[in-house]
Amino acid sequence: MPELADIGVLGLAVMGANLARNAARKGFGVALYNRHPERTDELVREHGGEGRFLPSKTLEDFVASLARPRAILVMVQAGKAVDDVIAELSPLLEADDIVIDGGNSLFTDTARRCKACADKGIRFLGMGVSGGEVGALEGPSMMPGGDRSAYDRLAPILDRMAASVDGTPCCVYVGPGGAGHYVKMVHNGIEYADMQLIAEAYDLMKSLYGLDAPALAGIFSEWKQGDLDSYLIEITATVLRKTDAGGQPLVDVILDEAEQKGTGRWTAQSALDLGVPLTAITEAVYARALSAQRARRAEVERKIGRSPPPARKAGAAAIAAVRDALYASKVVAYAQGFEQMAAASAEFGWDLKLADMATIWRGGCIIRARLLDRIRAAYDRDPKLGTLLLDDDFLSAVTMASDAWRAVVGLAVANGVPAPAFSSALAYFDGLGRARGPANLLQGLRDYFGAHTYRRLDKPGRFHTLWSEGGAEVQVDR
Ligand SMILES: NC(=O)C1=CN([C@@H]2O[C@H](COP(=O)(O)OP(=O)(O)OC[C@H]3O[C@@H](n4cnc5c(N)ncnc54)[C@H](OP(=O)(O)O)[C@@H]3O)[C@@H](O)[C@H]2O)C=CC1
Ligand SMILES: O=C(CO)[C@H](O)[C@H](O)COP(=O)(O)O
Repeated sequence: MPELADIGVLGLAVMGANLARNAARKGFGVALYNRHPERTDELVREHGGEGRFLPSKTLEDFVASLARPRAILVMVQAGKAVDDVIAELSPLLEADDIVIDGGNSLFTDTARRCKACADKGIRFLGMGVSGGEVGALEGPSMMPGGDRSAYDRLAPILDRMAASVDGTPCCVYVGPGGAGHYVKMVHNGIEYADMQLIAEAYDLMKSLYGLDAPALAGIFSEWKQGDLDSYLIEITATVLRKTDAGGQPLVDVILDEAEQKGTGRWTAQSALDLGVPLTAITEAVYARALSAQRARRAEVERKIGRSPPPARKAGAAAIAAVRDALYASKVVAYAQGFEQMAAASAEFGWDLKLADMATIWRGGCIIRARLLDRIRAAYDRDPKLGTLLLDDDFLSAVTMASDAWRAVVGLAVANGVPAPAFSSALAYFDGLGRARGPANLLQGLRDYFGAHTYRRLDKPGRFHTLWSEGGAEVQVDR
């Protein structure tokens, strides 16, 4: 009888197949199962020599090929498929066996599945995995949450599979219930904002300064050498440099409609529920939605007869201003994402360690960036930091960039080049930096039409003005 497998992977599309190969390459025995067996056959045919694979054509054989307590990594489409797979697997499993959902599941689904599995004696982990196709194979960032004992049992395997930076694996236990998938969701939200900001920088330099794709590729490559150093900046340069079979820049012929699978939208929805001002990520979701209205955009452009902005010279100072505006906006996006994780942690009782989240995002994942080292340092200095913008390092970096940021946003507005994420990040920073805003008037209006009451700066308690009954003020609550 062959030696049993250390871990099983169920669902062998892009992510599952590469995670299975990753584990096998690290010396673990990997059981394989896919609903349609062609994917299993293909994996074994093309990569069977990379390690010890135990393929199965039935779920029963798959489960039987695993060492106890069994550990099964489920890599199927988020949503109903995960529930279907758990329902099919459960009767075949025993107490203490472990199911890990490594897809992009909604965190509330994960919390529900965690509990339902625990009721059956099955240990459940909801694990965010980031890194795409290549990361899954070479070492992703992994965000496991749920049953702590299941994590402890699997940590030696997960740590070997994960990317590693300075000898630290990009994998850590995040927290109970749906915490792991929540953190992955916010990771994806930040990914949306980061990409939107990069797209706006590209658009500004293209539309205002007439720079073509090869020139822009050079600029992004240069930015990769500085504070903006990140995977997304690196692949931006690569995408901009790519030409199609006809020799023209590929980016110029890619349809300008952004698609989305839902994690960015969920991040924004959760921020609304928690009352966190998540402007950069939410603008990025809206920008994708607007991009998808291509026919309508074309119709409106025809009607308003939009003319292109006047040609400008792309001087070094102008390009540096876009770079500085991008960096400052990016800091705001990350600050808002981390603030959201802190708010969720407080709301759901997860005790998230924000420095740990920055640590495991430094390698393997799509948003890996030099900035994350600084974020980790900021939360190491003060784990209770209310916002990254209160950290001296970040505040001074953003303040130093603020003149350039304002100039770039001003130029965008004056020339009709939409830069919603740049603009909203700046508006957020300005709002955050004002001890007294205009919500006093808003409170007055609420009291006028709905007797909602207001508080005063000069005395304690709640007050209501009898707006339509003579205008006297009454104290309604001491
Ligand atoms: N692609 C990426 O870059 C990333 C993806 N993710 C997440 O990882 C998960 C897997 O992603 P990916 O590899 O792209 O694959 P897909 O999301 O495209 O899912 C395809 C896989 O799901 C299986 N599947 C679908 N429905 C069922 C079902 N009812 N029962 C059993 N199996 C089913 C398919 O089996 P079959 O072949 O039989 O149809 C196939 O193996 C998703 O949640 C995704 O969001 C996370 C990070 C990055
Ligand atoms: O999780 C991921 C990366 O971290 C996936 O690539 C995800 O599909 C990205 O989201 P979207 O498809 O909505 O852009």
